[in-house]
Amino acid sequence: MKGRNELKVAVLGAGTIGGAVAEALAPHGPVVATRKRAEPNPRLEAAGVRLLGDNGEAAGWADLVVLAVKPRQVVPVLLEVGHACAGKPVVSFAAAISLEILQRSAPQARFFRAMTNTAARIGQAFTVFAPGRGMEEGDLRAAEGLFARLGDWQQVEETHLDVLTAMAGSGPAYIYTVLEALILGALRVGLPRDLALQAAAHTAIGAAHLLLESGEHPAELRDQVTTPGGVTIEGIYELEEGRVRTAFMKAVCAASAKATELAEAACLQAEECRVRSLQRVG
Ligand SMILES: NC(=O)C1=CN([C@@H]2O[C@H](COP(=O)(O)OP(=O)(O)OC[C@H]3O[C@@H](n4cnc5c(N)ncnc54)[C@H](OP(=O)(O)O)[C@@H]3O)[C@@H](O)[C@H]2O)C=CC1
Ligand SMILES: O=C(O)[C@@H]1CCC=N1
Repeated sequence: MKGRNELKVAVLGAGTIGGAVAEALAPHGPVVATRKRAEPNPRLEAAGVRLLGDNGEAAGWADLVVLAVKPRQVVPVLLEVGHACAGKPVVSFAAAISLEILQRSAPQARFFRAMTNTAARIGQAFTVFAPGRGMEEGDLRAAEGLFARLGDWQQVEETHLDVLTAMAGSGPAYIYTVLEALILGALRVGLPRDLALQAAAHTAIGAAHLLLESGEHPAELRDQVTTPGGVTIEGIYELEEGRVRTAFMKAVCAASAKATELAEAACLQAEECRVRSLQRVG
């Protein structure tokens, strides 16, 4: 494989995540992208991304293919473009679609299964990935170069990907729920809207940085804020009455269970697609 700067990248499915990936990569090398509806996209075009109407043409042109369609579209798209991905690394960002399904749908390609989040749009995502079978020299470097454009990244065992989808992939939605609630609380007491938003967002950023940089457990850091008989403990007491920690634990468990359910449905769908394509050939 060539170094990342010379790689031609095709993003199949330039929606929320595919569009973010295409925008992040375009300043550093040639990128084409596809969508279902062939409509102009001023934002992607301004970023230097060339839009193509045909997945096969895009994949055939590229050195590295990124798959960012919805999970249900992954198998049909791979059956459509498998031949054009032959001998190439393909990075799939689809939730719940296992390396086994990816590899069975396009056996000639070499797959990475990855999960990122919407902060990829500003290069602040946390991306996790697992490589599949038969990687060639340079594949890992090329994929890591791509993930680095999106933010921090880490290689993990594939068995962790469903729960990481529920935690790091879905995570921004939980954090926004918390931030929105903090803002609403401050509005209720009368803080101006903009000040409430700035205070909530910067407090979250600072708390996350301190957690990573101090190496201390969240419980220790929380204790440092909580003055005996002070202000914070009144807020914490209300949160505990609202069983907030249980609610968040249940959220991650429920989302993780849904990822497993989607994975099972994807196996059935892959088998149906395979049978239909064999019938067409026969
Ligand atoms: N949203 C998120 O926070 C995250 C999502 N993911 C995963 O990323 C994937 C995409 O999700 P998301 O970006 O939210 O979804 P979007 O609906 O925003 O994007 C999907 C894109 O795929 C395009 N598309 C549909 N069918 C085809 C096709 N046959 N060929 C080419 N393009 C096609 C759609 O085109 P059109 O715009 O014309 O409809 C759309 O642009 C999913 O698998 C999801 O699990 C991963 C991490 C986080
Ligand atoms: O909700 C979803 O299915 C996708 C996967 C992670 C974030 N969004």
